[in-house]
Amino acid sequence: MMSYRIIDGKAIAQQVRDELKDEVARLKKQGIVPGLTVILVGNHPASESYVRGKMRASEEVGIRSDLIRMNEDISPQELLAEVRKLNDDPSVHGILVQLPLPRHIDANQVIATISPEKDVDGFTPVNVGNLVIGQDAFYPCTPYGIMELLKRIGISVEGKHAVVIGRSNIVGKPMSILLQRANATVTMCHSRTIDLPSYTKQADILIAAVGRAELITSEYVKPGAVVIDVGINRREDGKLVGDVLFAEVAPHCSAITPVPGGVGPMTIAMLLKNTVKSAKMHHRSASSNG
Ligand SMILES: NC(=O)C1=CN([C@@H]2O[C@H](COP(=O)(O)OP(=O)(O)OC[C@H]3O[C@@H](n4cnc5c(N)ncnc54)[C@H](OP(=O)(O)O)[C@@H]3O)[C@@H](O)[C@H]2O)C=CC1
Ligand SMILES: Nc1nc(=O)c2c([nH]1)NC[C@@H]1CN(c3ccc(C(=O)N[C@@H](CCC(=O)O)C(=O)O)cc3)C=[N+]21
Ligand SMILES: [Mg+2]
Repeated sequence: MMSYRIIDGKAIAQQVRDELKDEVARLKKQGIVPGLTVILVGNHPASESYVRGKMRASEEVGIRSDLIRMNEDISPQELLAEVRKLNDDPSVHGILVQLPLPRHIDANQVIATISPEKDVDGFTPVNVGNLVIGQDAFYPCTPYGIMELLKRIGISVEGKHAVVIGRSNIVGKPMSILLQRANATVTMCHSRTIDLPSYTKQADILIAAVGRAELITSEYVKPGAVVIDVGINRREDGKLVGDVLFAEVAPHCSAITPVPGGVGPMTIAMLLKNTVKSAKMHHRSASSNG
């Protein structure tokens, strides 16, 4: 038992949004209105709720946001045509296709069709490649938000052992790359890892991006570790919980993110940051091209 800090992602995301609000106001004086378009296929309740959160946050900072709804049974060709149309629309700086997509649509093909310059999720092959080789890119919002959280509360990852559980393209994999770029020593764990706690117990910084409610108990955590809980799970009793059994684990940590109010709000804040960055880049290239 030690004293621990609950990392207030909600408050830090608000800080980021306040900064963006000022920046957007300055851009508007130059005639630039950042624009984000979200494509939502179908009407899965969780996706509906995330998309609402993104639109609300955009409006708050002054980003114009549009939602394109498409039917669950739309053809891949129709969706690709919509993406291409947005690629060609100069008033659109960010394109986000909400995942998951229906099974009959190849998500990788859709993502690869998004112009890398408008890929504010950081999911296209060009942005993933630039992330890996250490170039500037749009970084995936969840890992980017986690790095920003750590930075803003003064936790350095340099030289530390970071253990990431989960290797998805949207969270675990890019998380491991950003941590390496910040000079952490990184271990990746996943569903085939034999004896998961033997690895996680060695983590100075533990990132759980699994999608299993309260999997991580105190036996998985080294005393004094920093624990970042990415998971968003609906428990059987209807409660929203993370991948970490918070009440048990928190007293063993030096710092821990709660669910809700931890990583989730930062994900959205970084989406807005990427959209503003895109608007600035488009403006610059538009003016330099005459
Ligand atoms: N807060 C936020 O902003 C966000 C939250 N999320 C949430 O984060 C969680 C993860 O999301 P996402 O990465 O998309 O999920 P995926 O389902 O795509 O990936 C889950 C990963 O966890 C691994 N895994 C599954 N079970 C175990 C286990 N028992 N032990 C160890 N590893 C395991 C899988 O391994 P394998 O590769 O072998 O299958 C996989 O790599 C979800 O709860 C999601 O809702 C997601 C995005 C943003
Ligand atoms: N193209 C694409 N980009 C994404 O970034 C993307 C996606 N698809 N599909 C789904 C996942 C999930 N995701 C979340 C974002 C915010 C919260 C969030 O704000 N959560 C709140 C609580 C939300 C609630 O109460 O349900 C919190 O943790 O405090 C959660 C999850 C983005 N994703
Ligand atoms: Mg997935």
